[in-house]
Amino acid sequence: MVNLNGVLNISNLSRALLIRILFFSGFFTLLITSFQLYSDYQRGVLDIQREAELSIKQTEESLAAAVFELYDVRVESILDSINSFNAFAEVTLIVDSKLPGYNSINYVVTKKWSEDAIKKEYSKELTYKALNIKIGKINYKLNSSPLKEKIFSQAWTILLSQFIKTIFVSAFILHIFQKFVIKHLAEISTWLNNFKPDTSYNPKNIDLESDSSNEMTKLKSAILEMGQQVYRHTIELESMVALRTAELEKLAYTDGLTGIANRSAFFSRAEAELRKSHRLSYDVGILMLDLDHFKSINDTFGHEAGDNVLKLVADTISTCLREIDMFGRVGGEEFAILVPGTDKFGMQALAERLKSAVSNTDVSFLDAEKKISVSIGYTKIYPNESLKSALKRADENLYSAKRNGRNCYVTEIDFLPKVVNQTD
Ligand SMILES: Nc1nc2c(ncn2[C@@H]2O[C@H](COP(=O)(O)OP(=O)(O)OP(=O)(O)O)[C@@H](O)[C@H]2O)c(=O)[nH]1
Repeated sequence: MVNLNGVLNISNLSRALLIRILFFSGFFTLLITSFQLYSDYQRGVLDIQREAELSIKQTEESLAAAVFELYDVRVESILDSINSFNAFAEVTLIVDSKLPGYNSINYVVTKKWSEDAIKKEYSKELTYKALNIKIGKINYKLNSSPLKEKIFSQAWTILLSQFIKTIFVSAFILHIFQKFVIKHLAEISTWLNNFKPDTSYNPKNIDLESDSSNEMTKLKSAILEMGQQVYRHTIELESMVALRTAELEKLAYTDGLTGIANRSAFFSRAEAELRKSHRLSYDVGILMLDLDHFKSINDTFGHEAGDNVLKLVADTISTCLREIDMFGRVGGEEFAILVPGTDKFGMQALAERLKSAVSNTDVSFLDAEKKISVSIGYTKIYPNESLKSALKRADENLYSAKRNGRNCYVTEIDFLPKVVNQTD
């Protein structure tokens, strides 16, 4: 059955199809109807002509006799009787001028009965057969009005029936098109619109009919397969990008030699921690460490040995720290530690722990007798103080420690005594 709802509520594609069907159907209907009506018209003209010839044949002898006998009233009456035959629009009788009694002048009688005449003029010789005398000729035009009426009513019938047929055929084609094409295209379009290659791939939202030889089912399967591949590749790509990003981030933020945070990573993390400490009002200390006489290690044992010492020291320091402490290599043989949630006692204890841990580090791979040490400068970061300003103070303390003979730690007098320990 034709689904009228579907036909009336049509998609753009269906509308385009409908317009084309109506246009082509209308065009060909008009063309075929015109041919048909033209040939019917030609046949109709022949029929009228035959009827006219027959009518003339029936009256020919009596008309010839009336003309020959100069019986004008009878001539007129016979010509009028010809009017009873529908075929004629106009009849003209032309009597031969040589006929006795007509005095070398053509005697012409024209009878006009209808305006609707076929343009062509027909002619018929008039002979008085009883005496075998040529009387003249009858010229006549055929009456087209009955034929026109017939052709017009025929045209209306054909056009109306073709129009109704076109409407039903179009509705039926649209219904089929809607059911077998549009419905599936709409489904595919909705599915593709909802398809997010990185988050959702839902094959159940596409209805795969059992007939797998159907082109639409094949198209849907191909789209689902393509969607699955795109989804899989997107997920793979995203996890690969995440992995690479993590690796790159690690490379960007990690010191290649020691594996701890590099200078920029240390400063950005320390700044963030400092903002947090200002907001939540907890104490933070900062500590700077510098290896003592490191140049001599490089010079004596080589750069590679120096690298190993740096790695060893970084590992040693890491073992002395809490998870929340931030440790970074901020220069060649210089390290910094941001210590959240601490006080002057905690800082001093940490400095002491670091100093002794480094000096107890086994560097026998350099020389059995060789010992290493660090100088430490530390300070408290005051509320709303910048990292730069606190670092400057810690650095000054570090250089004080260097000046004080190294292998020691220094902080300000009001945080602790200027020089709190010195082993040399
Ligand atoms: N092996 C190695 N050496 C480095 C690295 N970065 C810096 N250095 C060296 O560390 C040395 C630092 O020397 P100085 O600044 O004179 O300091 P120092 O010899 O430790 O003397 P003080 O700090 O005064 O005790 C230089 O020789 C640098 O070449 C590194 O990544 N690897």
